[in-house]
Amino acid sequence: MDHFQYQGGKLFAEDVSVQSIAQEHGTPLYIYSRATLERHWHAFNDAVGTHPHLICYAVKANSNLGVLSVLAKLGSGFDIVSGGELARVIEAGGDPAKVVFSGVAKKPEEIRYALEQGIMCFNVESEPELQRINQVAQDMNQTASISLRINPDVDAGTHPYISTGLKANKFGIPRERAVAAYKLAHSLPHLNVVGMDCHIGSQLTQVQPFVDALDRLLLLVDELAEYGIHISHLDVGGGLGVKYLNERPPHPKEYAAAMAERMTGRENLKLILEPGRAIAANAGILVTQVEFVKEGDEKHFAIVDAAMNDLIRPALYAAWQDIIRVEQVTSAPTRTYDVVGPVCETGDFLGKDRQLAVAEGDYLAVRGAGAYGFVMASNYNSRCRPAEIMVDQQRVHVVREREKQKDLWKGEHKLT
Ligand SMILES: Cc1ncc(COP(=O)(O)O)c(C=O)c1O
Ligand SMILES: N[C@@H](CCCC[NH3+])C(=O)O
Repeated sequence: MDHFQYQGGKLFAEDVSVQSIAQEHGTPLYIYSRATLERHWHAFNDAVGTHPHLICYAVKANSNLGVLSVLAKLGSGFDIVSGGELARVIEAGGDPAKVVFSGVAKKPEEIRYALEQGIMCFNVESEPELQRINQVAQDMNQTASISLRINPDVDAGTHPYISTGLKANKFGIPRERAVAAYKLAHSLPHLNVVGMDCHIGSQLTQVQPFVDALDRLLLLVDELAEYGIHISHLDVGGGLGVKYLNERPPHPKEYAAAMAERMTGRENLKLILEPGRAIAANAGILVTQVEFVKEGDEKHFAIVDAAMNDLIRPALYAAWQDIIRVEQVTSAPTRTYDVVGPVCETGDFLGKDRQLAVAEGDYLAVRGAGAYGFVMASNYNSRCRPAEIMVDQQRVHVVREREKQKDLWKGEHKLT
């Protein structure tokens, strides 16, 4: 069930009218639904069934403390890519022992911090990184648990900027070097080899590339066993897509069940999934208000108060996200609009060629904005970043206050 639905012609977030939230908290404004986040997380967790597993939500998709705390309460694990994300997980009440640390360039101080906090595992992306983690662990008189990110060289069939599992991508260790890298890891005295991972890309709309990647990893797991290297978990990364327009991604249940099925008979191999977008994207909207309706010779523009600095996906990937009216009924005529923001860039748009009926002052909502929305926001044009709200049934929580102008130069110094 969708928790952003019209009731009596008004868009609701769970049990609260979106317009009432916008009027109270101003726009642009991100609104998330707790029930949706929970439903999506359970869809993954339940579908894996009885096979030993852990859902490690990819924090980068939406790292707001409100979001992380909701998932932490469900017992979620977390996939992080920086010391900052680990600090957020801990602050939100997440368990460091359920954290996997991904990313191609972890700094020594980040490795140290993660070891101090007792994370579950480092997802290592290169041989030099193995040496670095071994060195930090040695300095701390500890052992670090590691997994190697293997690049399975499968085509995820997604946008080139977010495809990560091809040889040409910077991520992971090529399959041909995998055995040697595992042998190296095994020989380093301050490393404990526990896992294998991959992540082939984001916004995938088919199960098959995931299955292919998993099969390739399983072959490698068996090969390693012949060398006496035994892996206790397999982490297949994230990447399951969502419906923005007419994509038909598999349901998380179908995806997770397919993964679990391939693991049949391997009960000693824990399955880890790192979904980000599939949990957060459709749990959030970005609400914006129409400032002006501008009639051009060739185009009509709906100029709104949200911009590329608030939601960069349309500008960066030409991503399409649905834009809908918050109040369905209007006397304004329906026209084809480019929905654009106030930033001084031609690329500053939220949507192009949209059939909309809009008038000054109307509220619009951009759907699918819960993932890679606020987290990618910037202060470009010295715009304050939006507030974030979490709706929980009829309760409205401000999970991040709107930035104030004085926040804009926090940490800056003028010369006298
Ligand atoms: C290692 C890793 N895990 C998980 C994710 C989450 O991906 P998604 O939001 O597509 O599920 C990403 C981002 O693509 C990633 O790089
Ligand atoms: N930020 C991207 C996805 C990148 C995934 C991160 N590894 C998006 O908005 O679609």
